[in-house]
Amino acid sequence: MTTTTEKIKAGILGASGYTGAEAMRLLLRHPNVEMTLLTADRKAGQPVEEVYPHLGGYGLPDMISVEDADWNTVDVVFCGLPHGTTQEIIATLPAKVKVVDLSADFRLDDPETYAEWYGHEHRALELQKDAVYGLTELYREKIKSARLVACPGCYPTAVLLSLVPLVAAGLIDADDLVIDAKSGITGAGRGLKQNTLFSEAGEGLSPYSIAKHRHAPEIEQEVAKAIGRAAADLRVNFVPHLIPMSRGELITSHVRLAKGKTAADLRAEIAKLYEGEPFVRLLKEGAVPQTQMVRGSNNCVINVFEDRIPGRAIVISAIDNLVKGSSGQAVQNMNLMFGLEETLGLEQAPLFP
Ligand SMILES: NC(=O)C1=CN([C@@H]2O[C@H](COP(=O)(O)OP(=O)(O)OC[C@H]3O[C@@H](n4cnc5c(N)ncnc54)[C@H](OP(=O)(O)O)[C@@H]3O)[C@@H](O)[C@H]2O)C=CC1
Ligand SMILES: CC(=O)N[C@@H](CCC(=O)OP(=O)(O)O)C(=O)O
Repeated sequence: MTTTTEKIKAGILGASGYTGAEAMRLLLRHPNVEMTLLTADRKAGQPVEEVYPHLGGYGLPDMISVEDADWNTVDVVFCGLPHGTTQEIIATLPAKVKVVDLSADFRLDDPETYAEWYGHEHRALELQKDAVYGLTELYREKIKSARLVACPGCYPTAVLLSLVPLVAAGLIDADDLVIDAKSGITGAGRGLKQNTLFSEAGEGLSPYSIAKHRHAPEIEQEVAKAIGRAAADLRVNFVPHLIPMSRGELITSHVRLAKGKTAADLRAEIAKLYEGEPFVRLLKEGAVPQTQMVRGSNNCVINVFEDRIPGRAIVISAIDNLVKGSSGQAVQNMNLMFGLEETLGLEQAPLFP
């Protein structure tokens, strides 16, 4: 634990990736944090300004390889690493170093589900047992005392913030969730992938991983927990789409209302749960959530609309995948883990236009 004069020393593993860059951008404005360690893989050895010119001139350390890291120089590490990599690297860290993981390595409670969706046996089950799911608004108290926080995937973040309060209150049917999700291209990471090239992703809209995306079991796990059911007994319909914009995520969920309930009841529940929350906001009745409302901020905006089909409603939420969907909520969680004001480093308003 730090004092007010002593800064938290933070390491960013995977600093040359998109979430790493966003973590650096946010932490540069954090009054209680100094970045002492930045790692990269192929870009190890490069100064930050070579990898990210927009972050030049801030005095950040050069990127080094994980093998060369001195873990005594950090109190906390943010892991913006590919799936499967974090679990190997952090298993070697001294226990005093706290971990905020942005990858999917520690999100799933059930090792079999993990192996089924990520294609290999989990290699750090001891650590996994103590990991806390990092959806801040729902797990705040547990996060405060956690050593390892597993930040949710970007899609699950926006889905769960909007739907969990409704299933938990019995206002909608957990067995009839139809989730239409759309993400900007940075959601796929900075690694060169053909489908994220401007020439191939621009001016088009592509559904992918239809009914077989690895975020479906993550969503099922958390929805099931909210209603005291086994994840294996619950199935959601989840279809993600790649949108030609750099960042942002929009979720449109089609839901069945519990008998006698209306869209107004759903709005009232969301308003009640998130009253006083710094980053989650129910919009005024009829106002349409848009990615343009949250760009560059840690905010999540939500609204509920009546469907023309009786007994159904439409719930829409929007986040910035690189902020609330990853590095922003990671900083929010780090603040809690170190007993700091939750909003530190995250107060910036959205960027518009
Ligand atoms: N992008 C997003 O919107 C979100 C991403 N996430 C998750 O966060 C994690 C990071 O994502 P993102 O930043 O987009 O990914 P990127 O592909 O942009 O970056 C990956 C980073 O990991 C480094 N790296 C790659 N392989 C290794 C290795 N074997 N050992 C050490 N370092 C390695 C890369 O280094 P180098 O550049 O030198 O190769 C780079 O710094 C992923 O698990 C992702 O799924 C979670 C929520 C949202
Ligand atoms: C557009 C795009 O490709 N998005 C990524 C999700 C990124 C993310 O949040 O998820 P993880 O941390 O679980 O990787 C995908 O669909 O795999």
